[in-house]
Amino acid sequence: MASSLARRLGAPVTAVGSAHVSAAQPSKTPLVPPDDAVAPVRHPEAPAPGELLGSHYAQCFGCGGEQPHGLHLEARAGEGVNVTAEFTVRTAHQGAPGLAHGGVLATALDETLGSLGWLMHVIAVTGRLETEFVAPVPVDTVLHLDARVTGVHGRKIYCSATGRIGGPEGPVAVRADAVFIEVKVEHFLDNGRNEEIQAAMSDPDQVRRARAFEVNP
Ligand SMILES: CCCCCCCCCCCCCCCC(=O)SCCNC(=O)CCNC(=O)[C@H](O)C(C)(C)COP(=O)(O)OP(=O)(O)OC[C@H]1O[C@@H](n2cnc3c(N)ncnc32)[C@H](O)[C@@H]1OP(=O)(O)O
Repeated sequence: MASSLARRLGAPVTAVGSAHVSAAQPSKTPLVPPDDAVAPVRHPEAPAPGELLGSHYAQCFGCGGEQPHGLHLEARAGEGVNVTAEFTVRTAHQGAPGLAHGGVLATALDETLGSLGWLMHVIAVTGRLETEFVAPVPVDTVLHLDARVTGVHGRKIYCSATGRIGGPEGPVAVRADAVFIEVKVEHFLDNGRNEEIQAAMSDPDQVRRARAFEVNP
């Protein structure tokens, strides 16, 4: 049977869906895996340890190479279900004079955590993200990020990240715990704005990247 992405190729996207938008209750999902969570499994075709993961979408604010306003984060595969990344704080990222904005740091953590999906061949979006700002981060600092999956429970992927300054073994300046939720490619096709979806689907590189996630044996 044709893949869902293949079925959608060439078919105009007619509406922005709202399947996931509801009068949701505040999430009660804890940020630590439950006792019956399972260990994450590194996909046999996951990028090799040390390999650059690349951007999942060229216009992504976190990792997109064609996004002029973005963070241009580049993550590398770790040996397990973990990734590392570096993010340099620029003047455009300030909150207070000479210091990084906390929301920008949270985005860097979120993006690093988001790239863990490459290693499991799972598409997942952030459900909950809790950040802790341990120390101020000055402009020009290189933040050394490290993220790992701590457990999987159904579609819920529990993960944590740290951002260190002064080197990969330096003191922790920021950290985060998160729950990502596995979704299918339809999540984006049904909810994204038509203009960008059509452009993405016309880009063979983008389609190849999305297809890489559709087979998850
Ligand atoms: C051509 C195009 C190609 C594109 C190729 C892109 C490829 C790769 C993209 C990667 C991108 C990453 C980029 C960086 C990370 C973001 O920035 S992602 C963007 C920010 N996040 C979002 O926009 C998510 C918005 N929220 C939603 O869409 C929906 O609420 C969700 C998360 C999909 C969940 O909705 P749902 O599928 O209806 O979930 P539901 O069945 O109710 O719940 C399933 C389970 O998850 C739990 N859960 C649901 N919501 C939450 C929540 N918010 N918190 C905690 N737990 C939750 C439920 O309690 C339930 O648990 P169990 O009962 O099974 O124990």
